[in-house]
Amino acid sequence: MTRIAIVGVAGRMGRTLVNAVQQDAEATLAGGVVEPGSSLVGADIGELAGIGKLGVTAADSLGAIVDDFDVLIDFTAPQVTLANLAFCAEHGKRMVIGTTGLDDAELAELDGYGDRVPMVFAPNMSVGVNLTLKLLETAAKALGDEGYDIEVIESHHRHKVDAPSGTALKMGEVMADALERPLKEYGVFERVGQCGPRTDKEIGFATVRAGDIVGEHTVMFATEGERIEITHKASSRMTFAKGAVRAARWVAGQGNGRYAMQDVLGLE
Ligand SMILES: NC(=O)C1=CN([C@@H]2O[C@H](COP(=O)(O)OP(=O)(O)OC[C@H]3O[C@@H](n4cnc5c(N)ncnc54)[C@H](OP(=O)(O)O)[C@@H]3O)[C@@H](O)[C@H]2O)C=CC1
Ligand SMILES: O=C(O)C1=N[C@H](C(=O)O)C[C@H](O)C1
Repeated sequence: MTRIAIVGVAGRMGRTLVNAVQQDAEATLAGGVVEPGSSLVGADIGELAGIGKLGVTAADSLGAIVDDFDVLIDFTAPQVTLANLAFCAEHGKRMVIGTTGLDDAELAELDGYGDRVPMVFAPNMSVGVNLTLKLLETAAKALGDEGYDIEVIESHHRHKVDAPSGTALKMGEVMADALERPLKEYGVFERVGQCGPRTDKEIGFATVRAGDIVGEHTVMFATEGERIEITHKASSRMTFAKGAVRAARWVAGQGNGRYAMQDVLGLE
């Protein structure tokens, strides 16, 4: 039985994760943490998640539940996640990290914990997106140097704070690696005004933020006369949460290292 704690337990993903852990026969909900000072400290995390009392209350720090859990699932914000990694390194805990929007310095800091913490870090925990990444690698290799323009379009709910989505960036990276076109050089993240025509090798990104869209990603390979589109649409956050719980069970048996969902799913 994997003892799982969830940080950010009152958030959109936090509440969905409570549901997902409860539904998993090989995992147990060992604790939940909300922001220090939150009015929700002490609330039953089952009630927060809308599934009734579970007898587990929201703590205001990881220190308060340190002896209760083995794996921490964190879908919060970059600086919160890094602070939690430091805690897990110090206390011999494992982590599943779904937080997106880390900048280069924050990613380097996260990487630095790879030799001290067994962690799964992935911008999208759904099986479908991770399979899509393999499809994109294949499509980019076949089409990218044959005159097909590559564009990534992502849509999310109006509350999302980072752009492009972590998933869109990961899709871009996978194709950039397959084509040996570094994303820092070939990624185009903004087109406005007299920006000139498209260059052949750029990988373009476009972002939509609207309403309650859970998460949609389309990659377009377009040339004169035809267009291929590979699309993934998430219609429920449960797809991410179930993936995260699967990752937590998997990482419970791993040594130190930074792993991806591809490792968890055996897709590498
Ligand atoms: N990898 C994946 O599959 C997925 C990744 N994500 C990513 O997960 C992250 C969270 O998304 P979402 O759930 O929609 O966002 P929310 O804003 O709904 O949730 C984040 C939660 O973290 C809490 N929080 C902030 N600081 C702390 C702290 N110091 N200690 C404890 N809790 C804290 C917030 O509390 P408060 O509201 O009080 O500030 C909030 O409840 C984003 O980066 C998103 O992109 C989302 C879906 C899937
Ligand atoms: O913030 C979200 O909601 C999501 N974030 C992730 C991302 O940035 O890719 C994954 C998913 O699409 C939902």
